[in-house]
Amino acid sequence: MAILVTGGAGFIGSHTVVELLAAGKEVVIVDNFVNAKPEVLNRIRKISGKDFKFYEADILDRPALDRIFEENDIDSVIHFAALKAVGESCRQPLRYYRNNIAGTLSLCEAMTAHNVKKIVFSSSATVYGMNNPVPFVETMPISQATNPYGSTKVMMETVLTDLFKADPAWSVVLLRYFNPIGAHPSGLIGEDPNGIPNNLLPYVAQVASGKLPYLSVYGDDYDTPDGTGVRDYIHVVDLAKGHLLALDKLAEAGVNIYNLGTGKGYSVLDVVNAFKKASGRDVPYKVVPRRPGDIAVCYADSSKAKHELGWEAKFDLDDMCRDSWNFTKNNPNGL
Ligand SMILES: NC(=O)c1ccc[n+]([C@@H]2O[C@H](COP(=O)([O-])OP(=O)(O)OC[C@H]3O[C@@H](n4cnc5c(N)ncnc54)[C@H](O)[C@@H]3O)[C@@H](O)[C@H]2O)c1
Ligand SMILES: CC(=O)N[C@H]1[C@@H](OP(=O)(O)OP(=O)(O)OC[C@H]2O[C@@H](n3ccc(=O)[nH]c3=O)[C@H](O)[C@@H]2O)O[C@H](CO)[C@@H](O)[C@@H]1O
Repeated sequence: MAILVTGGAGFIGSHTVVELLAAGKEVVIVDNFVNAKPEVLNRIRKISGKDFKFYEADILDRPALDRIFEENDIDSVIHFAALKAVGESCRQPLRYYRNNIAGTLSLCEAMTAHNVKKIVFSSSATVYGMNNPVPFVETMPISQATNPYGSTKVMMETVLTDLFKADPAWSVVLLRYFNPIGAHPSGLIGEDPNGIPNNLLPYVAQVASGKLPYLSVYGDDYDTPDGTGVRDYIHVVDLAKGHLLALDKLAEAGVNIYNLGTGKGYSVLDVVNAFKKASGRDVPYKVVPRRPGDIAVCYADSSKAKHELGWEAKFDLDDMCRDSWNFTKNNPNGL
């Protein structure tokens, strides 16, 4: 029996495929390379010493999905494929709603047609919105997000939950990721954004490597110890391992939601300092006004994942910066 990984060539997907292969699972990847490069597939093979099946296809292409389900004995799906840039989603809302929502509907329809009813879904801490107190707990109300990307996550969680309500044979695990960073310790795969990065870590890495002149710190007047935004950064390998444990949870029908974070918050300046230490490079920065839509503090209560999945993050911020720098150094021009 195989696991279908949508978006398996992406940042989190590629690290998860490495863990799946290491655990002896059979893997089928579908990705259209809208935000990934084909070279990542060679890198996964190199790290794991194992092979997998790959389909270059869009999950909106229903006949292509049908072919994948027909040609493989798929038992469950891990669904990463989505567009994820917040700013871009504000400029191109229709593209985001079509890709993320219609893509998920197309996938779920194909799964239903082929009687595959087990899915692990990539959600985000963004569903907690602006009004819940930290730490975020799975039982908190999810709310209207502040941007179209976030709205697609709220909607996709709703779609999957309604699917179970209508047909209790479905097993759905919603994983709410906090801020995934870092890279595989081999330095062969990591975060490889196109163009100028939006997120903090890849931006800092490009400043340290000299590709970008300085970091803009979005506000130092938040109600936090040093005034800069605080986030729960989590090593992508820890996150990837969470998916393996989530697969076990699919054995029972239902909808289960888990936060995947470390439960610790680090400020932008904490990250800058940790990255300087890891890289031995300077990371010049300038404080600029707050970024619209940002919240002051975001971190997880991950005790549910610990108790029910036996999952806990093992890597700390220094490990994350070390591995992120290792990847950047080894791949100065990306993959
Ligand atoms: N990285 C984060 O900070 C973060 C945080 C919370 C949630 N998530 C979610 O986790 C998932 C994976 O994120 P990531 O950081 O690995 O992003 P990524 O962009 O690196 O990976 C997504 C992959 O999906 C593919 N893809 C997108 N649309 C597709 C489509 N229609 N058909 C086929 N393939 C398609 C892309 O080519 C890419 O390889 C996404 O759903 C994202 O929203 C990410
Ligand atoms: C409002 C917003 O965009 N939220 C998205 C962002 O989270 P989030 O904003 O937490 O993640 P980022 O990496 O973009 O930012 C982390 C922290 O660094 C600061 N920062 C970031 C970049 C920079 O150049 N300078 C700087 O100071 C931010 O203000 C924030 O305090 O990315 C996540 C992962 O893709 C998404 O799930 C979130 O929906």
